[in-house]
Amino acid sequence: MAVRAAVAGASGYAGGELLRLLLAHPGVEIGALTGNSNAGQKLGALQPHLLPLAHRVLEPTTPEVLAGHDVVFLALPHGQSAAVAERLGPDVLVVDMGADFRLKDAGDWERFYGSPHAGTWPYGLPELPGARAALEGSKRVAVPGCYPTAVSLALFPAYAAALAEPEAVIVAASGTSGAGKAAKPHLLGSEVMGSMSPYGVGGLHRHTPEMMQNLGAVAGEPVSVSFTPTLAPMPRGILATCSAKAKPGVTAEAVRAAYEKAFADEPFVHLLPEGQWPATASVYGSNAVSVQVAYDAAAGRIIAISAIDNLAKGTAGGAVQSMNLALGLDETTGLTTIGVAP
Ligand SMILES: NC(=O)C1=CN([C@@H]2O[C@H](COP(=O)(O)OP(=O)(O)OC[C@H]3O[C@@H](n4cnc5c(N)ncnc54)[C@H](OP(=O)(O)O)[C@@H]3O)[C@@H](O)[C@H]2O)C=CC1
Ligand SMILES: CC(=O)N[C@@H](CCC(=O)OP(=O)(O)O)C(=O)O
Repeated sequence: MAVRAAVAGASGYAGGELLRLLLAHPGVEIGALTGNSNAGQKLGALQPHLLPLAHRVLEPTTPEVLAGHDVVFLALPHGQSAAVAERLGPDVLVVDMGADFRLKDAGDWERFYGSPHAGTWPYGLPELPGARAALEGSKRVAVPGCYPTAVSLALFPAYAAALAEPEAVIVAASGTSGAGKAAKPHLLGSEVMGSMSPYGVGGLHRHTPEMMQNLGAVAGEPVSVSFTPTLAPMPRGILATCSAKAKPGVTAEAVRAAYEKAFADEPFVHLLPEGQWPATASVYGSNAVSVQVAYDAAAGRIIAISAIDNLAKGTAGGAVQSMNLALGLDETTGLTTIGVAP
């Protein structure tokens, strides 16, 4: 029997991508759809690509509207999820696509998000060591940030195999949908088209503590992260270029073997053949993660590169993958590794 799922934030980018995936999911029936400023509008006016749902009217995001569902997805701005979640019963599976429940350390949360910490839920990146066990049967899931998804998957095998020193340097490019639908003056078409630019430089980006949390847990010691995000003139995609100093005695063969081992049984993470490099175009619209790794012997550094679709594996696809695990379904149900080209 299908589970009934409500989507809060259905007018946004993350909510829209989630609905695209849920429409193709054989185990899900779509229930209430909610918005905020767009409540009362037809979804067809806001998400014209979701034709089967065009006639549906957005309701306000209230616990009453979201009640009576088996699963509730929250695709709301940071800080909005906790108040809604606490009014949903403990038997409802709540999947938060925002940041509210990702961080374990309350001090980190307060420093980067500037509000009281709501708590910590099982972390929806199944590929990380130990993560699947925490997600199976859980009634609460914190979907990771898009950059931490790309970065953690690129680097964790190096830490799991104790090949890398506990300091990582990351430069990642994101498509503009990562910033959400709400208009931002520095993100208008004329500012973004034909240009790339950094932002959040110098340890300021709120995804930095999330990356440190993930890599530190795998390494078994604190890992410092220098993270520089950049904005790229494309609607979707993240390309994360990550490097860490190699431990003494590391070889290219050992690095390759660690990555082959880490991803051998992963349905969505694809370690590319040697010599091929990840590209955002090849994961567009799919839940796939392309990874490649190299050992730069002259610099003594491990270089790991990953590409994801920020809205798919980076948000909505990751949410569906974790929902499947929480409900006891096959993890890949309703998800594809097949992209769109050209
Ligand atoms: N975009 C991405 O790549 C990723 C997004 N996420 C997370 O997903 C969440 C949604 O992001 P995204 O879809 O990009 O953002 P959007 O700005 O595109 O959408 C935001 C959604 O939240 C609703 N909303 C806005 N304010 C409130 C409020 N005060 N109370 C209730 N609902 C509100 C909006 O409704 P309305 O339009 O009707 O006002 C809209 O449906 C965020 O937490 C984001 O961090 C996570 C990973 C990646
Ligand atoms: C390009 C861009 O602006 N990307 C967003 C991150 C994507 C995202 O939404 O992540 P959260 O779920 O943590 O908010 C940013 O850098 O703030």
